[in-house]
Amino acid sequence: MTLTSQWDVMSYISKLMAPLTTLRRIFPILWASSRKWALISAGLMVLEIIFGLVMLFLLKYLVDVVTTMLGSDASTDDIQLVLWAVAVTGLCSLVFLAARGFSGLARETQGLLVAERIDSAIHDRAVRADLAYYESPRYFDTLQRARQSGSQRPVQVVNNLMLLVKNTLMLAAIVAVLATINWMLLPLLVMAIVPALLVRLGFTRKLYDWELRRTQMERRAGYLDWLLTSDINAKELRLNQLGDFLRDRYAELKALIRRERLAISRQRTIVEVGVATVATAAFFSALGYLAWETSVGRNSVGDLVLFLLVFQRAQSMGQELVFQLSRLYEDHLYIGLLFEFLDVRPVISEPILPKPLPTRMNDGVCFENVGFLYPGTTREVLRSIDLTIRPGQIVALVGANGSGKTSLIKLLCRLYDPTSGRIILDGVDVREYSLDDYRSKFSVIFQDYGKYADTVRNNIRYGDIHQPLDTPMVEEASIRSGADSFIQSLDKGYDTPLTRMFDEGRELSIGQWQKVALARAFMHQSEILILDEPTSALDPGAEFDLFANFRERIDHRAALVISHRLSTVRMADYIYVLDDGEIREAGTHDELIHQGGMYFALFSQQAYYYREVEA
Ligand SMILES: Nc1ncnc2c1ncn2[C@@H]1O[C@H](COP(=O)(O)OP(=O)(O)OP(=O)(O)O)[C@@H](O)[C@H]1O
Repeated sequence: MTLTSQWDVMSYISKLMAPLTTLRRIFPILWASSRKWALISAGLMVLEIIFGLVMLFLLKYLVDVVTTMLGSDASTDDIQLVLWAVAVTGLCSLVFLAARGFSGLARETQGLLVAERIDSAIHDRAVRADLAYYESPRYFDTLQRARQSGSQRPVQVVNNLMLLVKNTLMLAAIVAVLATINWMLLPLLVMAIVPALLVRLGFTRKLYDWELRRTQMERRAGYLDWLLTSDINAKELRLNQLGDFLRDRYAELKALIRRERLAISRQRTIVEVGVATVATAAFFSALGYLAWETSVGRNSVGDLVLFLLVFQRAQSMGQELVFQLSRLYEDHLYIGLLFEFLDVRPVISEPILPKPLPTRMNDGVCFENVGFLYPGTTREVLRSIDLTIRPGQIVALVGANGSGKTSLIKLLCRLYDPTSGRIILDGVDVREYSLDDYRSKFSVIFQDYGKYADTVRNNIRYGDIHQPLDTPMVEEASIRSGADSFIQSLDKGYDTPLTRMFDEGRELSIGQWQKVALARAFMHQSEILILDEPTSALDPGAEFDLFANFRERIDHRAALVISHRLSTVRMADYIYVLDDGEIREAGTHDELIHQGGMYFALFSQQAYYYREVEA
């Protein structure tokens, strides 16, 4: 054997064994989900197998007894024996049916429990995945495939495996019965089963490969469907008359997916009809052969009756076997996708031996020559950043769109790690602290803050979910953010459900949502508040109120504020001006104005219109 052919054989064997690897990972999940139901399910399946086999042999026994009685005068004992055999077969059939019924119920129960466990594992992975993962199309592809693979699959695999064992045993018994009639029938049985198996396996793989390729197409169609039906873009859709355009794009995509899928199904149907023709030819050849053998006296009429009883049963059992094997193969392929998702490990990881985080920071957080580029990109969005936030200090970050302000915040909260340089807290690289502990030092309001379909109270309490539902901190935080007055005016006050997603939900104005989000940030007693454009939707009065006594509002904690409104920024203790990923200027408001650089130019631009009014 040449080296290549040896390699081919090895890779073929490893492909055949691959479903076993899947099984090795599935059993612990089943066991952990519900031991009781796993055992009940297996027990009932064993009963089903035993009684199925017993029934088959009783059937053969009956035919044998009746055949020997043919032509001879049957005694009362003989008739009693037949009646007993019929009664016992009937009883076995009852037990078999009961076992099959209850085993279906057990499988359903087990299936639901396992599905819950798998869903929980998917959610766990999704929550722990790096932000970088969410920001790439690969994440959505893998997630979609994991979902597509379905949480029911693991149970399905085990059920299929059990059915496979059951049907193999039954088929073996039938083959034994057929062999006793005439061994020449066996090759015909193989002809009726094996081609169907090969065709099924081939098309399962083909469909799977196609489904992988069309994941993004399906996601794009899903996205268009969401655009057409969600409330988020309903206004623009109507005013820009985008509805028909998007609907046509959706229909085109779906038609393309349909055409591709049907092309495979057409191919499969044609081949399967061919295979079924072979199987039917095999059956009738066997029947013809046995009829001939019976007519010349080499087989009995009883043999012919038994053949008619069991050959078609063997054929349908063989078909089931083919179906189960192909399902097992398909499950193995799709479960691979589920495991691909579950195996995603975050890059932002916990240190093995985390350093204790100081309860109160002394020196503050410090960026030291930090550089950063997003994974999968080639352009550094932050370069040589040196920046410090001391305890109790209010720091402002100013810069044009796309200069890197939000990216800097993501690094500060360890949603990403720097690609060069380091961030330290009280002299220790932040990668050495426990991730959750470190992140609990911050409370953040991002530009795209969350709007939860829950009560106002919970929308605020989500800032510190460890607090009890009736904590007075919710009201305190809303007073600080300026949200309290409008919340009090709502019909159900803090218990008003928000968003129109569910019954009785109320929608808020954008500015009101922003006040709620601010309250959420204030809720958490963290040491550093990070506010990314916190007042972009607030009216001037509300903005003025917020910043008039900002230090008291934030309880003398440190804050990093990003704002394009320099009237807001001037209250900061220290200001950094970011330009194209680099810090160009840093200092107090007065120092920067005095310098007459970028900050001065920006400030003068904004002040121009006010001065005009004053003049
Ligand atoms: N997830 C991402 N993957 C790749 N590049 C990104 C990602 N997010 C932002 N960028 C790029 O990083 C650069 C800085 O973006 P960033 O959001 O930090 O700017 P910003 O200063 O906060 O802007 P704005 O004032 O508009 O909010 C931009 O060029 C942007 O295209």
